[in-house]
Order: sequence, then structure tokens, then C-alpha cells
Amino acid sequence: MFQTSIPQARRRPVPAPPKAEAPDCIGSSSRMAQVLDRIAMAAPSMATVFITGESGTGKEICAQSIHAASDRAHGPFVPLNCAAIPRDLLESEVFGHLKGAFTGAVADKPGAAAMADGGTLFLDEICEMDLALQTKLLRFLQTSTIQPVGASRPRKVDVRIVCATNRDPEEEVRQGRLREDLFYRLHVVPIHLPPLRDRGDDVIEIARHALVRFSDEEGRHFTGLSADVEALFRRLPWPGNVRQLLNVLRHAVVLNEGPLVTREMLPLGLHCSATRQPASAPNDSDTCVMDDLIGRPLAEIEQIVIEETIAREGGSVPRAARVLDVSPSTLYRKRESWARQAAAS
Ligand SMILES: Nc1ncnc2c1ncn2[C@@H]1O[C@H](COP(=O)(O)OP(=O)(O)OP(=O)(O)O)[C@@H](O)[C@H]1O
Repeated sequence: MFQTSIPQARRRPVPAPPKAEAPDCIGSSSRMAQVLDRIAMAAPSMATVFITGESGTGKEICAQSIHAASDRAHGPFVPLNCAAIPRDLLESEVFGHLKGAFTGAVADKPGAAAMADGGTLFLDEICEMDLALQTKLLRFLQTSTIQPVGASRPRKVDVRIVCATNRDPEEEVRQGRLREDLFYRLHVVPIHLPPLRDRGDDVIEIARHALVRFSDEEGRHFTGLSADVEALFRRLPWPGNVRQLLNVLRHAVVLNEGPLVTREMLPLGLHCSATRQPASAPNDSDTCVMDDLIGRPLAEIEQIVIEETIAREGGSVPRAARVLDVSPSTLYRKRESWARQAAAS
């Protein structure tokens, strides 16, 4: 049976009648101002844009902004996550196939490149694309023609390409995982999205916008962040970037009423990760940990310390057990019991 594990919505062009709306790409830090300038400069051209940045920094939202600000905004924006598609289906996902081209091809199916005709094709996680398909993608970029699997003749399409990766593309080229000629063909206008921790007060600006939206969606009455939550947000390293910030806020809004987001509403362990920042203000960090632990039930403190130790030991329970001077089975038992409690609540 011909099946993919990709949700249908990811493969459908985002409908854009009459014109794609620019998504909110929030931030007024100097680093983001440079990014927004580059988006504005690159958008009207046909040049391929190569977006890099850690996971959750907003690469897809940046690609949507480029599309929305281009003269193709009336056309489709088609995102395709190369990492989410099984390798043997990727060619058909990009270029389409004809009925009977392979077992399970029960009907003609247009690929993402054909669906993006007149618009923008966003190839996310481009470095995950298999080398053989990279060769076909290069041919497509050079000729603007596609040949669906099973078709005898190529067909012209008019597509602007934006691609993204959270890897270092030059290192991928050195390692032989990304074709050098494809890299140079794609890397015409590079845009690097800085991690959230390097965007100064953008973290607060994004949080305030998200809070208004989530409050509205969840029927809550949040009006802002408490002063100590703002201070904590500025200190956190945010390894999951904007996506992590949004998840933290959604969690607070769903489980509480408002009007302010306070430290107790934040998920366990988030506070302690503030201590992982370079020790520019060690006393601040120590105070942060103490303030967060004092006043919590002892069982909760135990859970925070155990989970944090496991995380610091790279996820290894046996190593964390050695650090905490208990047996690994004690940690496994406690974690199972927390998982049962969480499932029951
Ligand atoms: N500057 C921003 N302002 C508001 N929301 C943002 C901003 N940047 C990212 N987001 C939101 O954060 C979430 C993650 O963004 P996005 O999916 O674009 O990141 P990504 O870099 O493509 O992630 P991945 O590498 O995991 O694919 C989305 O919900 C997006 O709308």
C-alpha cells in the first residue's frame, strides 16, 4: 500500500486567496532587525534563499514571510519537510508520480514542485535529502522542469525555492552529505536566524504577544508576566528557542487563570536550566535555584533534582544514579511512579 507518514496538511499548498498573509515574525532586537531587512530585500527576487538556525528559531515562519512579501504571494506556499518523509517516497513527494509507476501508485499524484507552481516551495531540513535525489533537485533547479516518477517527458514549472536546515551546511558538504554543487546553487541569499537567547528583549516581546493570543484561544484572562518571570526569561538559554517559549506559555495559560504568569506556573526544571548559562552572574543563578526550590513540596524538589541530574548526564540514568549515590533501579522506580501519577492526573 502506498502510504506516507506525513500529515496531509503538510503536503497541501497553504491556500492563499487573495494574497498570503505575512505571519507575525516578532522581534525588534538588532539581530532580528537585520534578518527582517534581509527578508524584505530578498523577497521580491527569484533568488533561492537558504535559511539556517537552531531548531525552533522560526525558519518556517521566515520562509512564509519571504513568500508573503514576494510578488508570488497570490500563489501557493508549499512546505515539504525532507526529514519527515521516508527516503524511498521523497522523490515522488517532490516530483509526483503517475498511476502505476510503482506498487501502490494507484492514481496520478502531483508532487510538491508541481503544487508550488506560481508560488514558493519550502524545502525544510534540506540536508536530510538523499544524495541521489539531490542530483535530481539540482537538475530541477537548473532547468525548471520536473519529471514525475513514471512520466516519459519533463514539464516546465515556475517555482521559487526557499530551503532551511538546522545543521551547518558547510560541514554537511565537507562530510559528503550535501552535494557541493547543490549547496552553491541553493546558497544564493543566506539568512541565519539567531538563537532566542541572543535576541535580547525579543523573548519578552514574543512572550507578550503569545500570551494575548493563547489567553484569547483558551478563554483566560492573562495580562502579562510577573517581573521575576521576565527576569528569568531573559536569563534562560532556551535550547528549544521560540517553540520552547511558546510551549511554556501555553502550559501556563491552559493550567491557570491569570492575570499574571508567575514562576509557580512554569514547568518543573525550567528554572534550573537558567543555571546552565555561562557563569556571568553566578550569584544570580544560585539565588534563582534557591528561590525556586524554597516553598515547593520536598517530593517535587526531589523530582526536579533527579530529572536535572539525568539531563546533565546526557540522559543516562546509571550515570545520574552514581552522581546521586543511589542505585539506578531507585531512579527507574521513581520515574515510573511519576509517569503513572502524570497519566492519572
Ligand atoms: N519571531 C517570531 N515571532 C513569533 N513567533 C515565532 C517567531 N519565530 C518562531 N515563531 C513560532 O515558533 C514556532 C517554531 O517556529 P518554526 O517552525 O518556524 O521554527 P523552525 O526553525 O522552522 O523549527 P524546526 O527547525 O524545528 O523546523 C512556530 O510556532 C512559529 O510560529
